[in-house]
Amino acid sequence: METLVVDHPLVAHKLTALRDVTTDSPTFRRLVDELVTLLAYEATRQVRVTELSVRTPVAPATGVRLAQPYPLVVPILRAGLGMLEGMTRLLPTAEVGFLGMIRDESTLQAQTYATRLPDDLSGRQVYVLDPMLATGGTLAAAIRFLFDRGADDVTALCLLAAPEGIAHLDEAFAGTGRPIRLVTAALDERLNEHGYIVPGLGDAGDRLYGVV
Ligand SMILES: O=P(O)(O)OC[C@H]1O[C@H](OP(=O)(O)OP(=O)(O)O)[C@H](O)[C@@H]1O
Ligand SMILES: O=c1cc[nH]c(=O)[nH]1
Ligand SMILES: [Mg+2]
Repeated sequence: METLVVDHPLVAHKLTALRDVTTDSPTFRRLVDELVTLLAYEATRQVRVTELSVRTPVAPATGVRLAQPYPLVVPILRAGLGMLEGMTRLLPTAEVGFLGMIRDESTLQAQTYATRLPDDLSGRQVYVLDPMLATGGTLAAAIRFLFDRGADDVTALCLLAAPEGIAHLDEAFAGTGRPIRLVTAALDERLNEHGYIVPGLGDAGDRLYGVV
């Protein structure tokens, strides 16, 4: 899987504040919103465009615009929702689908509790949003939903990724002939015995939505 770790001082600065246990939820939400916009700039380098001609106040000009069908953005509830505004600020015409998934903390298996996706995703570029790539179970299941609907160009945007999660996605989709890309703000050390990313930032959904 093509993986891009965005190496930028602004990303590093915001990520450090995000990790800090003393950062409150309103600040945490703002930082997630700012970080996803920085990641989205890199993640959309391959977004499809088409040529068109316009007239400037001075002369005719040729240019490009986003190709249709417009991309689909899929936040994975809950934590992925914190990334949605920042992504659609850069892609205002994107369609938005939703997946609600929760990891059973005893088995670390992802369960799906909400699905609102177009039935046919053939030919669509899809951007999946989830701040955390830990075991990879959630993202692997989400990407499988998308592939099953015909998506053939999937980019996952995360804030933190664990090596175990990257390895899981690699083996889950190797040889499928449908490449997936990962864009993340940092590659962390490992998972602890509870499946949490170390050093990580805790439970992203809880930190976003003030769950104490
Ligand atoms: O890579 P994995 O091991 O699957 O773990 C990553 C998932 O865990 C967290 O979600 P959680 O299940 O805590 O639900 P939430 O987003 O509602 O907090 C996080 O938001 C990811 O979705
Ligand atoms: O560290 C982790 C691992 C899974 N999910 C989270 O929200 N945080
Ligand atoms: Mg989640």
